[in-house]
Amino acid sequence: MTGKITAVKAMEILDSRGNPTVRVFVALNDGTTVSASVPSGASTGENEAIELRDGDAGRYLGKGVLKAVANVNAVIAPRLIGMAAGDQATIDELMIDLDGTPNKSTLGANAILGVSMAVARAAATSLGLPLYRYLGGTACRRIPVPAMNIINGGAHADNSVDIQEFMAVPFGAPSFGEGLRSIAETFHTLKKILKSRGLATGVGDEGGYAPNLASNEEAIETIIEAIEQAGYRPGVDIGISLDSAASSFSPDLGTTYELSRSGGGRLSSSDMIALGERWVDKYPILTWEDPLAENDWEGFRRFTERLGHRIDVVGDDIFVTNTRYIERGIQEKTANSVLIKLNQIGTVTESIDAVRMCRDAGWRYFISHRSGETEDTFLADFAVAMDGGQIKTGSASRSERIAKYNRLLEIEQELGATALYYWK
Ligand SMILES: O=C(O)[C@@H](CO)OP(=O)(O)O
Ligand SMILES: [Mg+2]
Repeated sequence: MTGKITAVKAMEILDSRGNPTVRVFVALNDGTTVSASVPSGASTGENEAIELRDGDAGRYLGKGVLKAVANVNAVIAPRLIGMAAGDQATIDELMIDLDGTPNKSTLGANAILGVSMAVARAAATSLGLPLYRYLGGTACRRIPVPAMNIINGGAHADNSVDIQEFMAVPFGAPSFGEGLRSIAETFHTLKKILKSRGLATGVGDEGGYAPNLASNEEAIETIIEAIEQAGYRPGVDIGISLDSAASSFSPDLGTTYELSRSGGGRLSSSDMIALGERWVDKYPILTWEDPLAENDWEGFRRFTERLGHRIDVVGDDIFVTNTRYIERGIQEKTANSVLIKLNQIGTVTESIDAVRMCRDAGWRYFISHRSGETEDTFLADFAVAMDGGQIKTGSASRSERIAKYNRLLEIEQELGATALYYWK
């Protein structure tokens, strides 16, 4: 049995973009004290759970989270005292009921998730287990393949690239550690290439470079060059994943797509699908997230029909880690994979429910960070516990991202020869 909750307390901290976010401390009657911190997105889906912000209160330009902090301290905390930290699902359901809305807009998903994560970590500590083992059990010993975001565009950078994320994925490596090394080397090689062309090597929100390139294609081609120059084989050792985050360049979230940053013009849903086919033919693309906008369910379905047998088509903004939308997607064959973000739905239990639904349907799922992160490494343990085989958590240039990679290295070492590394 785990210890019982004696205190729950929240405070306001800063995330990696310098915006306020919520940290929650949980104490148990066996002496356990832990904390957890909540991430925050920039390219958010319309149907995501609500992140409660203070608005015009003036502090932090209206982005403060003191209301969410107060909701933890005054509304949630008194209800949890005396409960066993191991009763995760009961605690999460109680918070969902206390909130009373489908999108957690009363208490805030940032308040609720902070408590949910801290309760999970407290239970693990109380039992003397690593978080991944507590959440996943002995069965979970696979370290996910990392998708390292090495060129940033879209809402995560102020450059000429429309596609939000270009990721290097070391799927052919023999282990997580070797794979991580190969993409870190690719990242450094990419810097040299950009520099030699007089391009900027400053980084975007997720730590990838954010150069002004002539086209989106040039971003992929430069990454391929970097993979080769670093001594690896594109499509054999390292593949490419994309996150178009297409909602961010579709003003109506569905029928037109404006590639205005790169000067690529205005495209229809069918044009986007044709572009997808050209790129998958030409480049070693493994996964493609949000190739179409969140209300373009039909476009998404056609994209998957054309390319779903060749690559993983991942829904992020369209599914928002919510079983209601994932279920529709499974019925309509909208995609074949789901991006899992804890703060899109707001509790650990509901995130696990989303993963379960994917597994039952034979869909893949990818555990993901947010563009605004903290030093909390919860995500790394969560990814191992969910046994999904792939994680995206940014580049090798920002500590809030590296913290997750380093935690995965630790887990790999802890598992020793029993660690598995593969996906597909
Ligand atoms: O779109 C995404 O997948 C995420 C994370 O990379 O970005 P954000 O957190 O800004 O929504
Ligand atoms: Mg995305």
